[in-house]
Amino acid sequence: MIQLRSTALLRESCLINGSWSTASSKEAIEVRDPADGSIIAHVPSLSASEVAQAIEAAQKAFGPWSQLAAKERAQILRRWFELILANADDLAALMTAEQGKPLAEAKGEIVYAASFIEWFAEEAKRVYGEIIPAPQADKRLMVLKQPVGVCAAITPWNFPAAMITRKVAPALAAGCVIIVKPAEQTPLTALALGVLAEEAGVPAGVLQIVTGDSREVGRVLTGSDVVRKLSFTGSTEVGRILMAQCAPSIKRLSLELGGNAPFIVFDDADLDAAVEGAIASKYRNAGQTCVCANRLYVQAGVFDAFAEKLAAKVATLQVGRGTEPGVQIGPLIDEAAVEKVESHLADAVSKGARIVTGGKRHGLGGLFFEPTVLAGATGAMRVAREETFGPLAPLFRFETEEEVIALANDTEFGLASYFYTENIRRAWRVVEALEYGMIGHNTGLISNEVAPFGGVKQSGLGREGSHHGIEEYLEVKYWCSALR
Ligand SMILES: NC(=O)c1ccc[n+]([C@@H]2O[C@H](COP(=O)([O-])OP(=O)(O)OC[C@H]3O[C@@H](n4cnc5c(N)ncnc54)[C@H](O)[C@@H]3O)[C@@H](O)[C@H]2O)c1
Ligand SMILES: O=C[C@H](O)CS(=O)(=O)O
Repeated sequence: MIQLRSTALLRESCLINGSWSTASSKEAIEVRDPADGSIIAHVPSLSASEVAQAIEAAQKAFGPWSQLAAKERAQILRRWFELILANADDLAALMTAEQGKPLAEAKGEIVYAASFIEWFAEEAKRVYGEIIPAPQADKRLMVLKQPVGVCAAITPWNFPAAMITRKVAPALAAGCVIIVKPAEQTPLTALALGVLAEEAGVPAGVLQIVTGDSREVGRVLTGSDVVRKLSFTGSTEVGRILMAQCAPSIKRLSLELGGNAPFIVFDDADLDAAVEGAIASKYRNAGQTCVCANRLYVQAGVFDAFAEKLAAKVATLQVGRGTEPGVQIGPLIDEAAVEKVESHLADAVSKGARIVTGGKRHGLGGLFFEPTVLAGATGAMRVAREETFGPLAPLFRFETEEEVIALANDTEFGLASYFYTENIRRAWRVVEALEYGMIGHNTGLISNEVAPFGGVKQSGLGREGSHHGIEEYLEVKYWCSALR
């Protein structure tokens, strides 16, 4: 049983047009606790026609919402921000129950998720247009920014709150309305955010949350001409599918996709800082983040010292249920996730890698896996080419700066990357050479609401957060007026 102060936050129904609805078919999806596989809730499996009703409601709600003064939208968003913080303990409890992350991490995510709403409540009041000096004396040229309209968001299970507010906040701030389809594994956090949005004064139809078969819901949202934009966070594989489904209606697209982050430690790095950064980046959310270090490249001169320091720290990480005090590594999300880590591990060892610490399912059983460090990794291994999405840190040895830049860029992904050096000239060379949307220099934690989050190559399109994030939900309109 999830311990909540406000039981109203545990919703087993969808938010459609201001009402909390179940599926007319009564079909439902089980929500399970990854720590022990127990069923903690059921949410509706909506039909295509029920999702279509949400689109109709969104279309009706768009006019009045977009015509509100920006300051009024900002005030409603601000109230939502304040309500989320006031209910952070309950929201974290729901998140840990359905996603498994340690309570401290869940609480941290709630604060992070709320920061996007706080940020875009302010950005709402700064959507400026332009007046352009005309090339002809009798013309006046103006540029307006207007909301895109009805939007859809499809979000992943690994950050059940932040991946939603990072879309909903700029959408509502810009004057758009949005339908959210959370991951089937983690709908409870999304639905609880919907409860608080209603309490904050978000009108019916402005924010709707639907659950159901992902393919069926996705087909309705991507196939509708009324939906003018899709914002998707998830795997590159699904991103390709959704991009193709949006093509016939030429929707605006924001795609936050997969990663394969290099983490580079040069000879002139502060080794203790690099070890701290590697642990923060690699083992956060049990390695289930899109910006986790996926390949750790360590220069030959410090390889042994770094490997020894890292393994010693990793071996002390506490594995267990997220509700237990002191736990740092919770369960993975499902059996497939554990099997992927095991397959990457087996592949690497079969090709010559050596287990320095960890290397197998944890003694707790179920979906718990030992935080692991591998040495002797090479580019021939799956860990070099695929996103592991688990607590497995493969160490690759390199000799020169030129060599490691080429290795780091040798991937179709381009989301996050990290490097440690105390040499500022080397820092400028590395930052300019890495083909990634985001770079951490002497830090393993780079995400916040004020900086542009996003990738290049097959890690996505567009940016979330920062002043860039609201542009994703705005259209540019040019007005040319001839003075007679
Ligand atoms: N770039 C980022 O900001 C970011 C953030 C978090 C996660 N991710 C990526 O997401 C992946 C892990 O998350 P995941 O397992 O939930 O990803 P996923 O792509 O399997 O699922 C993401 C969402 O898409 C839905 N979905 C899946 N197939 C669909 C289909 N055919 N049609 C419509 N919807 C569909 C799922 O129900 C879920 O809501 C990793 O690759 C990770 O790197 C990226
Ligand atoms: O998994 C992807 C998230 O965007 C991670 S972060 O918390 O935003 O860095």
